Amino acid sequence: MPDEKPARLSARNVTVAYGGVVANDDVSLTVGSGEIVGLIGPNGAGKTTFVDAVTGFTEYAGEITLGDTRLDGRAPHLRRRAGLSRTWQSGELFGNLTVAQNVVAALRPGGPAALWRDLFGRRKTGTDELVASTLHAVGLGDLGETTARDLTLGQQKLVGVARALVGNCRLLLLDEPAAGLDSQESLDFAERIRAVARGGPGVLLIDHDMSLILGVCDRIYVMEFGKVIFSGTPEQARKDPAVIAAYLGTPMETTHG
Ligand SMILES: Nc1ncnc2c1ncn2[C@@H]1O[C@H](COP(=O)(O)OP(=O)(O)OP(=O)(O)O)[C@@H](O)[C@H]1O
Repeated sequence: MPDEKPARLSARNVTVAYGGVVANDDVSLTVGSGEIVGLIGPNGAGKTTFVDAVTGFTEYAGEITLGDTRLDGRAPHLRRRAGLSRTWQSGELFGNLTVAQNVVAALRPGGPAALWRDLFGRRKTGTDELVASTLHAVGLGDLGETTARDLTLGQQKLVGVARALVGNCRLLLLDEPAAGLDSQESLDFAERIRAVARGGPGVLLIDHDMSLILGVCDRIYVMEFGKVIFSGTPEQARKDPAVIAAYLGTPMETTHG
């Protein structure tokens, strides 16, 4: 793991337009090192568009920095190299490979030959240790040799987090990571995310599961129609009339997204 101080994400005045639709309208948001920040809002509010802008998958106006590194104009793989990692809603594990091999595959985007060398070659130069420490960080330290398809859904999601974390991760973007989990699995997942954040990287968490968001996040942002309509602590959000009206229509404590 890198020993430099993990970076802070800063997005300033991010605007994304798809034809006539302004999907992000002057969005500003920060995530500090070791902080878990939630991003919530109704369907179509612009959350995924924001993640796409941050990770370089869509064009935008505005300014995005990771620590001191300006990311604007950089391709997605260069942002990944700078320390920005995301998980995907679809999960995308290799079911036939072991948990450890799935993590190695994320570490080496050098094509099948590089992956083959890492999996079966003699010179693994630190890869085993890196993978083991990453799996330990997400609580899967004992499951490295388990075949991915034999895992529970919650464990598979944690492998997805390990794949995003391995190597140089300074900011972790989790896009609906708890989708499909039951409430106990969601609580376990939240515990792991807390432990991961304590290790240094900032976390931006998008989810519709309000118990997860309100329970695990240090701060949250609420979006509606492409704009940020609230930022503050979960406690403040619970009481904010605009948030309640725009996002839920009912008090937050009793509602799941
Ligand atoms: N590639 C695209 N082309 C045109 N319009 C798009 C595109 N992607 C998103 N949009 C539009 O931008 C707006 C924001 O969509 P986005 O997917 O970012 O919202 P979201 O908050 O992530 O929603 P959900 O919670 O359903 O995932 C919506 O009006 C959507 O229809």
